[in-house]
Amino acid sequence: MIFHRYHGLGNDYLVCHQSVAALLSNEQIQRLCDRHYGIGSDGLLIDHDDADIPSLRIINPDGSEAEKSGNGLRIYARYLFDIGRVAHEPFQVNTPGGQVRCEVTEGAHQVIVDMGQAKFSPAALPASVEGDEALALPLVAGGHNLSATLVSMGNPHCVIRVDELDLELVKQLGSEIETLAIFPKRTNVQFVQVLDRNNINIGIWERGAGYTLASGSSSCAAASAMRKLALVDENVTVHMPGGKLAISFSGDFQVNMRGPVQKIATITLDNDCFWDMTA
Ligand SMILES: N[C@H](CCC[C@H](N)C(=O)O)C(=O)O
Repeated sequence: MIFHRYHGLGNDYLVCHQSVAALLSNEQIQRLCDRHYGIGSDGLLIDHDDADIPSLRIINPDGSEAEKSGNGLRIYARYLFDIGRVAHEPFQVNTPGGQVRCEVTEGAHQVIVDMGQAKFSPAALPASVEGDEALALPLVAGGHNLSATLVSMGNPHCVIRVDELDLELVKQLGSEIETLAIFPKRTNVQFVQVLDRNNINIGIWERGAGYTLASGSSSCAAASAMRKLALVDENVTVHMPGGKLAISFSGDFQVNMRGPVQKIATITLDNDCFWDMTA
């Protein structure tokens, strides 16, 4: 079985064709993503090419399925370019969280994705919170009093503004916030420090993946939340431990994301990887 390993700012994914994924149980996909017993990855991207528009499924390392992934979409777009399915023209990709427009720029190391519209209705995440918006939702986690802005990019995000970003606090509180009862499908979590009207610094705890070095949909959600709070302008650079993404807004919170993708390896998996797993 062939897997293609890419990363976007250190948020790494394995890509495979649907015919390969069909041979794997959910437990085997989790094993694939394990950094000691498998290849290691922040998730698996499954290429469904049986429709006239390329379709992407995103499986988190815990086996859960995500509606959208920003770094995953940039990686998938580059994968389609590498296998010759697309060139430099813009093209549509279907995800469970909606159809998006992708473009692989000259040199193939930068990819642009129109990530769709940021939505602020708690029901869009979903979150069991009253009202049409939750822009300053009081939350308590680990004894800390927090204020959250809820955003959907097709996948759910709980964005928490802080004066000073502390990545250890992200790792300490992320799991508790991810699994709060108000999030029936759990949530991605971002802690955000606004540096100025065109730069924010974020720490990320991903639903189903934990702490990651970068996240495209998290970058879009965090920038959208800060724009909704009138704290940033229409062009925002999102700084993360793995690097930075360029986010820009048009219309009613239509979000555009531009950032790098690198291919790491093409890997042939040995079936012995699953030898110790029950049949
Ligand atoms: N774990 C996320 C999906 C991947 C998001 C992240 N890797 C990105 O680049 O957007 C979720 O369950 O919604």
